[in-house]
Amino acid sequence: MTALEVPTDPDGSTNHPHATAVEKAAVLTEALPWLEQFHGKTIVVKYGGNAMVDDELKQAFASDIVFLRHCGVRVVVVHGGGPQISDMLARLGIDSEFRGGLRVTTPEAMDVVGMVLVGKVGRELVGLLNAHGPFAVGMSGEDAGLFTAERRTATVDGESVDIGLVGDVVDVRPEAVVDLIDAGRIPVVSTIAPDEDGQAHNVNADTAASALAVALGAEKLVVLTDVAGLYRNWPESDEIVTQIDTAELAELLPTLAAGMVPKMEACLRAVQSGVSRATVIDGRVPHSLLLEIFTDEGNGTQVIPS
Ligand SMILES: Nc1ncnc2c1ncn2[C@@H]1O[C@H](COP(=O)(O)OP(=O)(O)O)[C@@H](O)[C@H]1O
Ligand SMILES: CC(=O)N[C@@H](CCC(=O)OP(=O)(O)O)C(=O)O
Repeated sequence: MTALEVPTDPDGSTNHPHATAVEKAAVLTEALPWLEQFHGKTIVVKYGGNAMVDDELKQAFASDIVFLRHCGVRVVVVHGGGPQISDMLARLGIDSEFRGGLRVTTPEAMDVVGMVLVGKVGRELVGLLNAHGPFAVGMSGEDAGLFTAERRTATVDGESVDIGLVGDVVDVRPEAVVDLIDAGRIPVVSTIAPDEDGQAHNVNADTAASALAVALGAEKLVVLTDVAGLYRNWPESDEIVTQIDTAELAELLPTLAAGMVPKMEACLRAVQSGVSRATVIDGRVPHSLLLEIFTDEGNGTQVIPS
């Protein structure tokens, strides 16, 4: 018997008193190569608004992030909040629609986007993380010149359409994020970004997480969402694409339905720009982040270089 084989009784049953302990030890030792791989490396985790389902799940997410930090991973959180913004806009009686997976953002809606992302969702995450110790510091793309945005359009049926104050990240100054990580903190980034003239823009959180991962030279981008990964023929089939390279993904991208477009585009851009892996995982599964980083089992959809 090797050290980590589960001992059995002579009748073959696994009721041996050491069986549970050995199983637990096997889980811990399985993490060792991953700890070795990610210690001292940067991982950007994008936490989607759709994965912030309930308090228990949010607390599990926060404890996973703190766990990573204690394992010596340089972890950065970029959060979304699409459903939370939609709720607040509805409460205020402000119309909102998505085109090509991006929110049409009027100046009036932009105020609400800023309030909800920076003032509500970001604050809540900082609070959940800091229940474990004084780690998290919230910031937005407006802080210390983190992001500069340029107004962008959406692509709908091959046509470019105006969607208001929506930006793409054209410049990243990651120094403040690096300073925070160096000081042992966990930056929590809300994705509002000013353009050259200081006008705030609404940036899709997947897009911003990707740009930040590239600027930080991150080892990995992990995107938590509300599906098990990228479905091959969504919504007809529930077959998950477990691994896809950048060439295949670039071909698939124009065929994808709106919700997944910014997400897969973000993964594609990250891996094309030097991030080793980008993974979309199911944020509704408690501790899916820890399982993704520290176990041998693949989880969700992994984008790799071609
Ligand atoms: N091919 C696909 N595979 C998986 N989900 C898809 C696909 N196409 C569209 N979707 C939709 O995209 C949604 C995820 O995107 P989004 O709602 O923006 O999530 P998040 O808030 O995590 O950023 C899924 O819930 C699903 O409805
Ligand atoms: C331009 C655009 O669409 N911005 C998003 C920003 C929030 C976001 O991306 O949140 P999720 O990750 O939860 O979808 C929005 O207004 O909903």
